[in-house]
Amino acid sequence: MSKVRIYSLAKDLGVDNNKMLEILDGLGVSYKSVSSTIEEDTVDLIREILAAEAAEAAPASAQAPAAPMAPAQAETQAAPTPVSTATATAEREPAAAPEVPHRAPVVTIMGHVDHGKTSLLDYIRKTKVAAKEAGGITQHVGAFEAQTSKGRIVFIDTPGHEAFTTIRARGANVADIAIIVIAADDSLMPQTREAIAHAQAAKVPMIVAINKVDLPQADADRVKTDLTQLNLVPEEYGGDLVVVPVSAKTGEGVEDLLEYISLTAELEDLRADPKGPFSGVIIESRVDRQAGVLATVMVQEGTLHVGDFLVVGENYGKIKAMTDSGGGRIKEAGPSTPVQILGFSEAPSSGEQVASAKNEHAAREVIAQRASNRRDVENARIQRKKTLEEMMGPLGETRTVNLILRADTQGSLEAIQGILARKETDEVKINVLLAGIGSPTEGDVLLASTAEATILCFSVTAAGGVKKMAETKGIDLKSFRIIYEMIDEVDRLLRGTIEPVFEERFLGRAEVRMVIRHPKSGNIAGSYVTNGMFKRNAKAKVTRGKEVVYQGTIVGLKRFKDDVREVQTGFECGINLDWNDVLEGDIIEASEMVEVEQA
Ligand SMILES: Nc1nc2c(ncn2[C@@H]2O[C@H](COP(=O)(O)OP(=O)(O)OP(=O)(O)O)[C@@H](O)[C@H]2O)c(=O)[nH]1
Repeated sequence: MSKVRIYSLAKDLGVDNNKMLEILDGLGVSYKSVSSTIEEDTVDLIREILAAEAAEAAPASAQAPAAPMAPAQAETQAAPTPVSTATATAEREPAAAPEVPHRAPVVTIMGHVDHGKTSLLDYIRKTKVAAKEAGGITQHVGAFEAQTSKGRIVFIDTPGHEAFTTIRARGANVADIAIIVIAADDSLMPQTREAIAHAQAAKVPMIVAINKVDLPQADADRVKTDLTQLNLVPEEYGGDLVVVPVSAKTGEGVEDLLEYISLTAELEDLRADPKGPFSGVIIESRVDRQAGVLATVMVQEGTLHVGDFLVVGENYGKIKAMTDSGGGRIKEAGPSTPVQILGFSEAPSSGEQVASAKNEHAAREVIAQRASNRRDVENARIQRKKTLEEMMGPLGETRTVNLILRADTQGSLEAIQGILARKETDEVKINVLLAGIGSPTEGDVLLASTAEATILCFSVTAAGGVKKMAETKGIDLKSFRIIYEMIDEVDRLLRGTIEPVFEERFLGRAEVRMVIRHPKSGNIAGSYVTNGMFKRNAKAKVTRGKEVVYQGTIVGLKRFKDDVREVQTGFECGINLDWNDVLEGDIIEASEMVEVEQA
């Protein structure tokens, strides 16, 4: 019995992938992604379901007043007669609300040195980029647009994870999909692991391209097996990692790779509004002796026009000219378009955010404000400690301690990871972003800063420059000579992230003696504190007889006309509960939540 891939079936039946997954969910069929395969009898069932839906939809549309047709039915109305995806999309679009349109995916290529990143980009550029118009000079702009049978795909053409992470370190995420290139004759190498760690930290979907499959010594199976050791399980082994064998030399598999990129993009549902406010990111910039500053901007939202004013950091510029990645002059550029801009007076840095301003005056105002904010921060030099919640995410969720491990040998790395694995609990997980042999690198520090990780080194130390960079970025980088001292440090990190336990502590009790009507605050409980004390912002519980009639917060406390923080036993006060139904004779009890020290 033959198996069928979900996306091929969707294409054959003229429905979109999400619809297909919906049906599979309904049938209780498990799958990893749209490229998972399904059994033939499931295919038959799907055909029947679609046919039934189409049959139901047909009379409904004939007698329109009887029942308005649901969009899902409308979508599948044409099924099961095979129609091309393009037709199906064209038919569906008018039905959709005026929603934000799709945009092309932006892809980055990462991997170990010499595994073929540049060759792969070159092959795609050569075969997929339309010939230049006369006079257009192809030059390196940091990104290019490829036209494929599945639509436009934008490639960042500075391969390597340093570029990717430098951009991310500035808070920008340009890439939607990461291609990890692994040479079939070499398999996983240190930079492959790093590239994977960077993509995982950015939460960007990954596709593995096993390159150089044309070589006689190519061993794609070994690469797949090695990947499983990183908990990355290829689809054909039952996991959800898309792995595509390619050759940048012969072009074998490159079409498949492009198809997988489009499929992943479709599932990511990438959208951007060309009519919305503009925002973009600097990909790279350089100073040309004749032209001046040339900056490549990736348009993320909105549309850029020649003549627009742009603000980057504390600089601004007016777009004098704009060229697309093929070197052609253009007047405007929408989302997911890389454009080279002439008009800045200083070269902006990769990863800087770009915004537009209405006119020169507005641009100057924005940068004046930014300069003043920066000075304030510099003057204050406030090293505010982050709250536990800011560091670890909302309370009540499992906490994760992110680590980057560096050690002298593979053996010690494995020993450390073995011990760490046993330290995880339901409350705290340990996430080793990268476990590498040798001294920590600047790339590790960048990764740690974007992923809020701690770098722990065993029997290796960081070079001066790396230490300094860690210091300026506020990254904890520690070296140990004894494994158990390192484990103690991990214990400290784990303890620091165990969720605090709070208990409610009784504060005081008061009787409501009169209700005071306040024009702004509503009804205030004129009360007498009979025991304990009352605090502003404490929790309040109101009882009437035996019944609890209200629970909330003390939003205000007054003594005569003055706002006060606390009122002690034996004093009268006005208690504002932000609740209007308080009555004379009610009893108010105040309490607060206090953190309990844990052993
Ligand atoms: N046989 C074969 N050789 C390839 C293939 N792809 C790349 N190469 C060769 O492998 C070598 C390295 O390729 P590059 O594209 O420079 O690799 P890279 O990953 O960009 O390397 P760096 O930029 O140094 O990190 C070159 O000699 C390429 O010609 C392939 O698919 N098949």
